[in-house]
Amino acid sequence: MYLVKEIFYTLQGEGSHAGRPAVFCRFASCNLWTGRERDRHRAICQFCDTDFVGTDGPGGGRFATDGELAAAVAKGWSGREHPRARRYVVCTGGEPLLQLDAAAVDALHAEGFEVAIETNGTRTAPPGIDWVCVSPKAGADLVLTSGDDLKLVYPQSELLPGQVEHLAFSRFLLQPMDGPNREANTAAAVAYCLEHPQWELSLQTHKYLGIA
Ligand SMILES: C[S@@+](CC[C@H](N)C(=O)[O-])C[C@H]1O[C@@H](n2cnc3c(N)ncnc32)[C@H](O)[C@@H]1O
Ligand SMILES: Nc1nc2[nH]cc(C(=O)O)c2c(=O)[nH]1
Ligand code: SF4
Ligand SMILES: [Mg+2]
Repeated sequence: MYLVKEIFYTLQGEGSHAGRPAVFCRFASCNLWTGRERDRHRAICQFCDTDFVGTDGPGGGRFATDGELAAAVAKGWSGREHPRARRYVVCTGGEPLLQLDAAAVDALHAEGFEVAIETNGTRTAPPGIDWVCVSPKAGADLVLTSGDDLKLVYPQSELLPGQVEHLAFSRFLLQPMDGPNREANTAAAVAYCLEHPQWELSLQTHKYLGIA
């Protein structure tokens, strides 16, 4: 059984694939926060910008098999078919690696999707995922230490860029922490990248555009 909060079609807003049309499959639940506001102050991850509780969002639900999950994702794709544009799904959450397994990845491939994931990196990934973005969190043990994008939400006082910059990722991105200090955090991230050119800026462009 796969529990999914919502499935929606939009542009990837963040990271190396920003601007690419994708189906987002947001899995319910996370291991670093219950998702309840009353628990936020004692969560390991306290800055989360997402509602991932339950299965009641658009396109969400309880999918009994990998095939049903993949069919629901395929239903979410509303782009035209084109030989140069593979269907793209971003598995996120919540924490997708609490649920995404090899069978689900295979089923998504069978529906013609290239499969990406956004994960906090605290769980190992099943084989076959085409693009891996890890966003490490202060206070959470990192087990996924290689991948495509390492996208660090910045600043986190207990997790400095220098602590993860040796890991085996293709790109190192700083994403300003959204919240009451977004403007100051953005300025600080810009300054950090200018001084440390291994790091590049990732903006949450969907929020500036006012799209999902
Ligand atoms: C909601 S998380 C879901 C995936 C996974 N649990 C994770 O943390 O990577 C999706 C992305 O949003 C980022 N994010 C969450 N809250 C944020 C915030 N307040 N400001 C900027 N990025 C944030 C996460 O770090 C992650 O890269
Ligand atoms: N447009 C858009 N892009 C995104 N990239 C990662 C997201 C996420 O919540 O994981 C996200 C999201 O929620 N919306
Ligand atoms: S790990 Fe990801 S989903 Fe979980 S609380 Fe943090 S940002 Fe939100
Ligand atoms: Mg988001």
